[in-house]
Amino acid sequence: MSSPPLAIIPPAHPLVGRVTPPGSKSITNRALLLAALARGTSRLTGALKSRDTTLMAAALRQMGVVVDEPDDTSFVVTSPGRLSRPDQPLMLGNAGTAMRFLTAAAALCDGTVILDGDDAMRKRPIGPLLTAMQSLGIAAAAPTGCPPVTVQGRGHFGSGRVEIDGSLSSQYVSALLMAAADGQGPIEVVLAGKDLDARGYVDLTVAAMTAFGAKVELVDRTTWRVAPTGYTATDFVVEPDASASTYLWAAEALTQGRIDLGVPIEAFTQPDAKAAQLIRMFPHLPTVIDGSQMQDAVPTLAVLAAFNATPVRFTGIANLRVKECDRIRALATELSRIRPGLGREDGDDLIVAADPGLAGQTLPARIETYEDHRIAMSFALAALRIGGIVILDPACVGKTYPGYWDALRALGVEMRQL
Ligand SMILES: O=C(O)C1=C[C@@H](OP(=O)(O)O)[C@@H](O)[C@H](O)C1
Ligand SMILES: C=C(OP(=O)(O)O)C(=O)O
Repeated sequence: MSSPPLAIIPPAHPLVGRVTPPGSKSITNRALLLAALARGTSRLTGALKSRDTTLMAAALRQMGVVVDEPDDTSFVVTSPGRLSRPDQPLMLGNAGTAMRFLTAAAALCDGTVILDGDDAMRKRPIGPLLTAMQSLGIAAAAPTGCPPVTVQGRGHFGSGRVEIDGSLSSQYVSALLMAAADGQGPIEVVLAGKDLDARGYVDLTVAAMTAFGAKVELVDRTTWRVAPTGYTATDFVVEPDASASTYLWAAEALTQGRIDLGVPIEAFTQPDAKAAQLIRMFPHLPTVIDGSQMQDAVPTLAVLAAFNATPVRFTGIANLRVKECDRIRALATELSRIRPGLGREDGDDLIVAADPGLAGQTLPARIETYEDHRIAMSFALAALRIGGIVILDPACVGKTYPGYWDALRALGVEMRQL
C-alpha cells in the first residue's frame, strides 16, 4: 500500500545546517553477511537501519544467526560461523544486495534455500550469477532468469575458477567473492564480458572481506584470487552513505546553502562520492556525464541538471533500467511531467534539457515514484526550487534513507501530507 502524497514548499532561504547521513547500505549489508559467516560476535557501528538492511538481518536470523540491535545505528551479530538451512523462503523485498549476496551465500547452507522478493525484484535479472555458481558444481535455478531462486546448499563454495559476466550488475561479482572465502580451496573469480560498471562496489567488497580476515588478491583487472580462509569476527565501523549524501550536496548547490554532513568528501570510499565533484560544478555541469561509475547518483545529477545552464547527456547508464525501476524511463517521464521535453531517452542515454528559468516557477506536478527511493529523493530536490511539486508514495525512501524527510524538515523545508 502506498503512503499519502507529500507536497513540498520551496524554501525561501538557502538550506543551512547540519545533517548526519545514514550509514552506507552497501557496506552495512556486506558487513552483516560477513559477520554472519564468522564464528563469534561482531559489532557493527554506524550502520544503516532501513528496509534493505532489515531484510538482510531478518534473512540471517532465519539461517540461525543472532542479530541484536542495541541502538539505532548498531548491529551485534553472533554466529556459529555457518548458515543453517532456513525453514521458509527468504523474502528479500527489492533489496538487490540482499538478493544477490544471499543467493551465493545460500550455497554455504546444508540443504535447499529459496530466495524471493517483491514484484519489482522478480523482474531483476539473476541468471549470470546462477550460471557462475553452476560452473562451481552448485545446483541453483531461477526458471524466469529472475527471482525466485532455488539453491541447493552443500556447506561450501567449491574451488577452482569461476567466470562471471558482471555487465548487468556488479553485485554478482561481489556475491561470488564473499562466498568464495568459504571455498574448499582457493577460488579465482574471473570477469567475462565487458569491464564492470560500478567497479568501485567490488573494491568495497574486497575491503570489507579483508576487514573480516579474508585474503583476496587482485591478480589483474579481471581476476581476483580468494583464499579459503573463512571469516573472523570483528568490530566494524560503517561509513556514512555516499548515495544518500548526494541529495544533501545537491540541495546545498541548488539553494546556495551550506549543509554540514560532519564527514569530509575525501573520507568516503563509495563510488557515488565521485558525484560531489560534479555537483560542485553546478550550474555548469559538463555537457556529457558518464554515470557508469556513480550509478546511484544519476537520479540526483539528472534532477540537478534540469536547473543547469546547459543541457546534459548521461551515458554509461544502461543498467539503470534494471534497478528498483527502469530509472532512465522514470527520470525522463517525471522530468517531462514538470515541463514537457525536460527529460528524454536516447537509446540508453538520458538527455536533460536544462532550463535555469525553472527556478522560482510554480509548475504543479504529481511525481510518480515507482516504489523507487531514489526517484522520490531526487525529485524532492526539484521541489526545493519549483512550487507545486507533490511526491507520491514518499515512504518509499525507507529502502535506504528512512530519515530523509525529517532531514529536509530539519533544514527548514516545509512539507504537507495530502
Ligand atoms: O554492490 C552494491 O552495494 C551496489 C551495487 C550497485 O548495483 P549494481 O552492481 O547492480 O549495478 C548499486 O546500484 C547498488 O545500489 C549497490
Ligand atoms: C540500485 C539500488 O539498490 P539495490 O540494487 O541494492 O536494490 C539503489 O539503492 O539505488
